[in-house]
Formats: sequence, C-alpha cells, structure tokens
Amino acid sequence: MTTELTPTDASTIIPGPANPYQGDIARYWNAEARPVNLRLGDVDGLYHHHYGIGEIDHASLGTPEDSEYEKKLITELHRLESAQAEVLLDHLGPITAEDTLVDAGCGRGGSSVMAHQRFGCKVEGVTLSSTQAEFGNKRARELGIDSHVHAQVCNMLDTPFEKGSIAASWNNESSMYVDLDDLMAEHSRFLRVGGRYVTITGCWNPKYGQPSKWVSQINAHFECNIHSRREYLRAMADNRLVPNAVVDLTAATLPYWELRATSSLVTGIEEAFIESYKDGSFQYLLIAADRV
Ligand SMILES: C[S@@+](CC[C@H](N)C(=O)[O-])C[C@H]1O[C@@H](n2cnc3c(N)ncnc32)[C@H](O)[C@@H]1O
Ligand SMILES: CC(C)=CCC/C(C)=C/COP(=O)(O)OP(=O)(O)O
Ligand SMILES: [Mg+2]
Repeated sequence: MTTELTPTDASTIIPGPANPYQGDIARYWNAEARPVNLRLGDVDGLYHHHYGIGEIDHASLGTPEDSEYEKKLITELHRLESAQAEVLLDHLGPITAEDTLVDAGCGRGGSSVMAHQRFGCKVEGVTLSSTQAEFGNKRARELGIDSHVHAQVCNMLDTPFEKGSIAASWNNESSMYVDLDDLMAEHSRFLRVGGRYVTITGCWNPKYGQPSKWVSQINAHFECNIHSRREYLRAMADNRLVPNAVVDLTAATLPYWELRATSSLVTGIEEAFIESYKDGSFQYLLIAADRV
C-alpha cells in the first residue's frame, strides 16, 4: 500500500493518511481534548482513551456530600481504566526486556507506558494523530523512558516493522477504525511465530441480529465502524491468529459506565453504552490469539 508523503520541515517526512476516512480520524484525534480524558490522565500521568473495568471501590469513593467527592470519582474512573490495560497486558504472554511490542492505535500512550513499566521492553506506538504521537513522546521523555517507548504517526495497516520482529501486539479500543482482515494480516506479518496478539474492543453481538440503534449511535459519536464478534474471529482465523482466550468483559465494564454517568464529566454517550450492554446488542470483549 502506498501512502502520500507530507513534508513538515526540512528533516522530517511523515506519511499522510491512506484515504479520506483516515484523514477524518486524524483530524478528530488531533482536535480531541475532552476533560473526561485529560482530567483522568492528570491523576498519575497515564493518559488513556479506553474504558474501565472492575468493581467500584465504594470505601475510597465516599459519598456525594463529601467535598472531595468529584476528585475521588475521577481517581476511581481512572483506576478502572488502568485496570483495563493491566488485564490486556496479562494476556500478552511471557515478555522479556529484549522484546519489542506494538501498540496499534496508541492514543496518548498510556498502555504503552504501562507495558514498558511491567516488562522493561520496547514499545512502538502508532496513531494517525500527530498531536497524540507528540503527546506520547513528550510523556516518555518526561518519564525518562523515551529510549524504550516511542510513538509515530503511521497507519496501523501499513507499518514499518520488520516481518516476524515483534513479540506481541495489541489494539486497545482502536480496531473499530479499520478493516479487520487488513488489520489481522498486518499484525500477523510483523508478529513472530509464537507471538501474541490481544484486542480489547466493543463489538456487536451476532446473537442480537444486526447492529442496534445504540451501536449506530456509538458509531456516529466516534466516527467509527464497530465490527461484530463473528468478524473478529473470522479475520483472526484467516490470518494465522488462533484465539487462546475470549473474555467477555461486558459485566465488568458496566460499573464504570454507571459511575461515569453520574459524574460532571459526562459526554452524552453513556446511555448508549449502558443500554446496549444491557440489551445484549453490544459486548465488551478481550480476545487474545497466538500467531501460529
Ligand atoms: C479510542 S483511541 C484508543 C487509544 C489507545 N489504544 C488507548 O487505549 O488509550 C483510538 C486510536 O486509534 C487510532 N487509529 C485509528 N485508526 C488508525 C489507523 N488506521 N492507524 C493508526 N492508528 C489509528 C487513533 O489515532 C487513536 O489513537
Ligand atoms: C468500545 C468502543 C466502541 C470504543 C470506540 C473507540 C473509542 C472512542 C474509545 C474511547 O476513547 P475516549 O476515551 O477518547 O472516549 P471518551 O471521551 O468517551 O472517554
Ligand atoms: Mg475516555
């Protein structure tokens, strides 16, 4: 696949979007500055663009009458988002400090930093957004880990990583922006045999029939295209990625959404997630697969 090249200054050339849709997504994430993401990231400097899992810790949250309640609520939502990334990392298999991992659709880089902190390995993040890549690289410099954690503006369907060079890779809520067959083919190409691929994603449930009105609302809100569970499993099977774990995280993410819906940081999409998880039309899923 060839990409248009956009000169920025005398020394850097960054690839442009592969198509007009990717240009829209790059613009979307370059402009994104929602308080629900920045204020949660400010809690400890790990900036996520994904959702949370786990039970609410009511003891540390306290009650709405507490003058510190809103601050505690933000800390609690952030704790649940980091817990989600920990569960993703749990499924990457044995990783050593010599390994390189790929964070496909890395956002502001929170999961990349956590992976390096856990394994001591290198992490290469790719995002369509230059704002996000610059943000992630600045955070890595501030943390003194820029020799190991690096983000670049790059289409995850067409990466510069050598065939078979990557020990593990993931998509944390970023696979709904791309064709799944193209995506799995690219992970399969750069992963070494025996390597691991993990995705955490929202997907529509074939048992429901077709995407519900709530799923359509989520697509419109984020300009994404949510795939079905069946499409994930088929695209993996067609690309030498054999699932070794399929974990339904739907029940585990509902407390996060119900808590978030009561906060001052609501964005208006909370009802669609809560209702679609409850009516069974939408699922929050982790799929881990071995590259065979
Ligand atoms: C919802 S955010 C998830 C960010 C991150 N994975 C996290 O957990 O915080 C979606 C990300 O996917 C990226 N993305 C979407 N399509 C992409 C593509 N074709 N190539 C690279 N990144 C892409 C966006 O730039 C954005 O960073
Ligand atoms: C599970 C699905 C379907 C996810 C769609 C991708 C997405 C936008 C994730 C969260 O990003 P964010 O953290 O920037 O969103 P928000 O501002 O709502 O917290
Ligand atoms: Mg968020």
